[in-house]
Amino acid sequence: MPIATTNPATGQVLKSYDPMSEEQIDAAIGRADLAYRQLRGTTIAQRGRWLTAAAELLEADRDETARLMTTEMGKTYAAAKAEVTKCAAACRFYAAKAAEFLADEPADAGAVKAIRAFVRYQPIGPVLAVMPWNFPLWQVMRFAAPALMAGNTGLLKHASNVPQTALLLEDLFRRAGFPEGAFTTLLVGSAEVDRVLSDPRVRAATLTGSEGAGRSIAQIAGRELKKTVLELGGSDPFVVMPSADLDRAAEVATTARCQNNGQSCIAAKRFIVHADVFDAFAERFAANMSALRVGDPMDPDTDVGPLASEGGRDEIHAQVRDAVDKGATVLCGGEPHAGPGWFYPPTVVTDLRPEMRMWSEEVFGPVAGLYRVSSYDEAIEVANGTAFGLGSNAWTRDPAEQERFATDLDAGNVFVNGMTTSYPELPFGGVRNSGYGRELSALGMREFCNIKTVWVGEGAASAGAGAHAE
Ligand SMILES: O=CCCC(=O)O
Repeated sequence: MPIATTNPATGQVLKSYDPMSEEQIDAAIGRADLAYRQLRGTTIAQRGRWLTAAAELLEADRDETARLMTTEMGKTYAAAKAEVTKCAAACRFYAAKAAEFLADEPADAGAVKAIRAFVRYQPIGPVLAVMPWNFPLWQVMRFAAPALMAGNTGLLKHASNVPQTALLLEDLFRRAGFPEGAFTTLLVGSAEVDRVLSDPRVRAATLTGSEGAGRSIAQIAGRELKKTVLELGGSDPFVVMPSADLDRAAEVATTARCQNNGQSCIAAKRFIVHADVFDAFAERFAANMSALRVGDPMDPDTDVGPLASEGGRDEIHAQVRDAVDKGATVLCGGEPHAGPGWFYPPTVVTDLRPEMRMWSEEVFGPVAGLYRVSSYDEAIEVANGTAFGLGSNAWTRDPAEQERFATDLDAGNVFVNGMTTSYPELPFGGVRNSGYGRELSALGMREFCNIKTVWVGEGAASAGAGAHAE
């Protein structure tokens, strides 16, 4: 895939880049390593000032940055502006919370025959971040903000279709005051990931992307014995039970499915509805989906912009066609828009069966699968019936059912009566084929720390070798 900006609303290539040479990659890793040695010697307060400056720059340049993202991957301008604001908030969050998250944690010294025992969180070095195009700023920031605050440095291999956003990120951290090399964008193709992650100076990797990309990174990291955090795909269930507020559930279902033009790993994708309320929900949901305006992502009246690539648009249409050919029913949408740009209408498909691709695959666009179930147990069976386990939603006003969903949904996140969303304050990640490890919160920051146990005895005369040897 060429490293280039192609406007998904028009199909026009706007800017292309040559990939970096081997020498340039090597020099960038060298700078990241040098910057790590420098950064780990700085105080949390100093790094917090730099990250706060990054937040201020993001806020000052919000509209321009948002326009660039919309041009590169097609999200609506309104959504892009919200993404910039969310990134600034994450910077402020980690600038404020890092001292608490990285503070030494005392342990029970007596229980381990020490006079003092504690856990210390220390940085580990340059971390490779392989990131996707769907939230081109946010996905990077939720790694970079905690990593830089912890004293690590970042090497970004961004998706090839968002090179300008990738370069903007490097420039942002430099302008904010971080040392040269603290955050570097590598303009390289996927083939170079092996070389970068195999370099002994690179200590770990984080990836948000497809299951295939996750397997490939995990293989390299396994060979090199390096830590990874993987946030992969999802086919999030959205379960609606008879006691749910149907109007609200249908409204949130529409937003949850079509946010970011349907291209979010935590978008609700499979709508699993109890038979008692199926028809009432389906009618509301299809009406809401049909009412969304598809068009120019820069137009403030647009709800759904183009898919990010022609291949992405063709893939979701192939998934819909496969279902229809095998007997599914389309309640709305289902045909790509003619004309330039990669637009696809909000679509609802029902009468799905296990032999259809939509049953088990992630659908990365504004296409919803609607499933009828006749009991709580069947809802859980269908909800947990894919290999994924990222986000999940349950709609019920019954407190006992809310508790059961929280336990029974096999996912990294369960949102009851609301839309799955990532927050800096809450851990984010998946189980099963949706990956492992957590981003955000204190847990996300500590993923790339040396969680060091420190045990201090009284000294040779009183503690003795025997005590230590136990
Ligand atoms: O694509 C997945 C991430 C979505 C988010 O963090 O809001």
